[in-house]
Amino acid sequence: TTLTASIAGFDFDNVLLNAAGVYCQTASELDQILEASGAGSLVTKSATPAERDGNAGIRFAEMPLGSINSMGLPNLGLDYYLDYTITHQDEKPLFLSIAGLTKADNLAMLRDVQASDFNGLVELNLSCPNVPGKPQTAYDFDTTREILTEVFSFYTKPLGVKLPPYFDIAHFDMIAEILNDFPLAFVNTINSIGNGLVVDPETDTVVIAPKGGFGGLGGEIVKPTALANVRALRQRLRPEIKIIGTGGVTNGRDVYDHILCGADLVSVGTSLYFEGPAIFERLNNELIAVMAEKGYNHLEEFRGQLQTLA
Ligand SMILES: CC(C)(C)CCc1c(C(=O)O)[nH]c(=O)[nH]c1=O
Repeated sequence: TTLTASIAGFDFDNVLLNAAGVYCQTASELDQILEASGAGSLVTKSATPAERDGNAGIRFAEMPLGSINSMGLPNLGLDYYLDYTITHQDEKPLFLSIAGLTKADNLAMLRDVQASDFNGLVELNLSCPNVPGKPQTAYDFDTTREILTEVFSFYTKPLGVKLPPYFDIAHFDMIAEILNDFPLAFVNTINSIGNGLVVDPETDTVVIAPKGGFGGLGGEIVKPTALANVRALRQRLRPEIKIIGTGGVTNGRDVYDHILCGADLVSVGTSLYFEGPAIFERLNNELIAVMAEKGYNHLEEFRGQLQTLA
């Protein structure tokens, strides 16, 4: 059984990696993913130009069927993650995530990466906020087109975007129409489901401190939304634009489902947070077991082959 995939000429000997933000803040965490059996790659915590502490107080919580977070982009700064990925990029193809809080920050960071010795893949996090009072960038279609136009006016290395979930068929059409106009290597869908709210039954309070308790949802609870976004974008995007499926992966069947919906790679967030890097070997073994049940030896035999009902 082979579990290979390729994006922008990079060959992955495994389809699994961490989701940006999880287990990827420090070199120590990143090393654990790099060395984990069953992980084909890694992505760094979304970087800003300078180091950030992120939000104060409890900013991550477990809940039934998943997690809620409002971290606030804590990270060690772009140079830290550039240094790490340049040092290790000959061992596996690596993803460097960036999330500027302004368009200017995103463009400045991409100019730095363009000029650097990093030759891996960049994941531009479009869930980053835009102008306060306006929706996040990826929910502002004109702004999304504008930033990608400026990015591709100078950036020539492999680049993809991390997208929040969409919930309206017209929005799938609109974002795909924009993305198809750019030489993207991939899209990673989904980011957490934004602005959920969880109540602690003991205290009748929210469970995280920032933003009055509003935060991004991850884990089992987001799987149907994640699969819908993978499927919808696979059906709409040019085949050259590959898909990283993220959201709701807890077992090998979930990995299989993301691939069945069209994913080339599959990333794991909430479950990795709770189980640690050993999860990758478990997920791969379970994926192989599901494939064996179905008589598949290669991912190409079923990738994107979800059938509809008559
Ligand atoms: C939500 C932002 C802070 C704008 C970006 C970073 C981010 C965070 C975060 O750092 O709070 N959490 C997520 O679940 N997804 C993200 O993309």
